[in-house]
Amino acid sequence: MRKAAVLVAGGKGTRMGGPISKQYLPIGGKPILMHTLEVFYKVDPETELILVIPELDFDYWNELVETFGFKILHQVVAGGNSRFQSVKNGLNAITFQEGLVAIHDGVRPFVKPSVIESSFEEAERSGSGIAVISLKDSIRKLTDDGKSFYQERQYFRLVQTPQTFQLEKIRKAFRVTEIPQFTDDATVYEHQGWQVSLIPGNPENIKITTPEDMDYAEFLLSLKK
Ligand SMILES: Nc1ccn([C@@H]2O[C@H](COP(=O)(O)OP(=O)(O)OP(=O)(O)O)[C@@H](O)[C@H]2O)c(=O)n1
Ligand SMILES: C[C@](O)(CO)[C@H](O)COP(=O)(O)O
Repeated sequence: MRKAAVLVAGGKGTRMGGPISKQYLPIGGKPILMHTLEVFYKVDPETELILVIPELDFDYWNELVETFGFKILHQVVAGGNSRFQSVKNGLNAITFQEGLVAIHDGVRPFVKPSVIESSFEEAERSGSGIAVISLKDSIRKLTDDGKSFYQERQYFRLVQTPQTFQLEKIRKAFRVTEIPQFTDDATVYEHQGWQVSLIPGNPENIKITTPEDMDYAEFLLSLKK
């Protein structure tokens, strides 16, 4: 079955701050996005790679590709005003109609190859494969009147990417008007009335979001060497 990966990196990285958007910041001396593209390429070099970035960054990205001698073939697509719009643009750019697509945050370079593989396997079997991890801490639910209540943490999961789907189904799911609940791709899929399938993610697959994540990312990278 044909496979694609849409790596979304169309955001501005406001929580990270700084003059350069976080997806281009170096870890181990190389932009975060190049690490993420490499993981997907290594899992299967035949995967069609779609990189979604802001249109204004196209020239900058081309410069980075040249500077770093980055050779992995990928298609660059313009992002939208929200993650939903960026994913939709990425899905529309895939050159085939039938197959599987992994949707992944470009700023999650530490996804394990085995997680990508099992997300594709589960999506082929059941329609979707969503990477999640269980909680290690206790959790409490807050109410508007300032109280908080115990929650049974075994019934909760933290949701990561990749979120992998049968291409025809996820394209259909994205042909809707965006609503605030669409914080990821699983919610868009289940808006159609379809149940998502969960697969175990890897805890170090962090979404690089704030400045302290950069130090942790350097540490995680040092463990891989
Ligand atoms: N319009 C957008 C917004 C976000 N993303 C991508 O979605 C992923 C997860 O979003 P987040 O970590 O929130 O990134 P930013 O939106 O860039 O960060 P912030 O919210 O701090 O501005 C990132 O890879 C981000 O680039 C995107 O492709 N298009
Ligand atoms: C898609 C996601 O990474 C799953 O955890 C998350 O929902 C993205 O949230 P953000 O607020 O756009 O970073």
